[in-house]
Amino acid sequence: MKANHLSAQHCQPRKGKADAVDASQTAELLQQLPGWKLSDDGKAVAKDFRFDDFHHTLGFIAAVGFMANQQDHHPDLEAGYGHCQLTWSTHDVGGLSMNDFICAARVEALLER
Ligand SMILES: C[C@H](O)[C@H](O)[C@H]1CNC2=NC(N)=NC(=O)C2=N1
Repeated sequence: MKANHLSAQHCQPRKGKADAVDASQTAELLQQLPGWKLSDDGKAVAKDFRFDDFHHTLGFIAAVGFMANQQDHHPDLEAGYGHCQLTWSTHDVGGLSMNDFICAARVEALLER
């Protein structure tokens, strides 16, 4: 993995419009994040992860939760027996910030093997 990869970056406090990522930056960043989709309102990015059973789903949620607490940036989660949908958005910005893309990339890195 390249040292300048998104998943090697750390979340930082981001607040207000100055820290928002615009539509063209968003489109570029999403190219680095396979399967991640922009929400209809353009204020969040989401991906649904599939697992064989609830044990694996819960393990994923625990790993994501640990990373989210480390980064102090937290996703919305929607989970069932064999899936977990993660949605990243920055409340303090009222839309997308770099933190959302960093955390999406960090989730992908958790699943690398
Ligand atoms: C003080 C603390 O850094 C902030 O409240 C953080 C915590 N986690 C967060 N998570 C998300 N998704 N958006 C935020 O704006 C946010 N703010």
